[in-house]
Amino acid sequence: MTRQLHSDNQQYPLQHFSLPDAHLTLWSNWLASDEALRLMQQLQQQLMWTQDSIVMFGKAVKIPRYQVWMGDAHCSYRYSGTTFSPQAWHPAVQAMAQQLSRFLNQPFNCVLLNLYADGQQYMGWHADNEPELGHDPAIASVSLGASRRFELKHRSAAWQLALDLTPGSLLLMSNGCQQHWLHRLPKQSKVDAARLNLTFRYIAAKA
Ligand SMILES: O=C(O)CCC(=O)C(=O)O
Ligand SMILES: [Fe+2]
Repeated sequence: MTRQLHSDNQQYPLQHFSLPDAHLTLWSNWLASDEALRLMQQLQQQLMWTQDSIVMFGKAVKIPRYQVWMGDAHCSYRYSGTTFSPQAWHPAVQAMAQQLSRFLNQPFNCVLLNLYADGQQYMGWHADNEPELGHDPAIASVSLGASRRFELKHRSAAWQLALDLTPGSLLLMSNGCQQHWLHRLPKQSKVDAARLNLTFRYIAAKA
């Protein structure tokens, strides 16, 4: 189903998925393809990508992708036993955060960037429900590079959904998505090109 929003973003066709206990909205062409390509090359080259380790069963294990955690200075982020301090904003990423805040009419002040070198790299089932993100976070996900499948499944019922995230697309996960659903980026062994994804989030400053 394709609908228009009523704000200043009428030129962007979108798909709205009303799931049980969650909303998903997908703008397949949020960025023009030349802009998506330019950003992909720029960010791949200019950021300090690291293959972090997390602690699993008492052992440090390398995650199957490269990451950068970026945002306002107070936006530390704790997951799987490790606290990540943010890298300073890259100007192009900060500009995208501001553009998204205006477009979606909500604040974003930090972002997790993931770089998947090829289809062997992936992210397992999880929800972005860390306490610092607040009760029902809206997460905005921008994809660049190779198209990859993105899957969601309900935590307690048999509902599942798969989407293709194409370069330049924007996916907004909201209204219960992190509380009631899990998502993942599965391996796709036939994909041999890199994909870069940015998930924009908001962390309130401590009073
Ligand atoms: O790469 C993706 O599309 C998923 C990223 C994700 O789920 C996350 O950063 O929490
Ligand atoms: Fe996620």
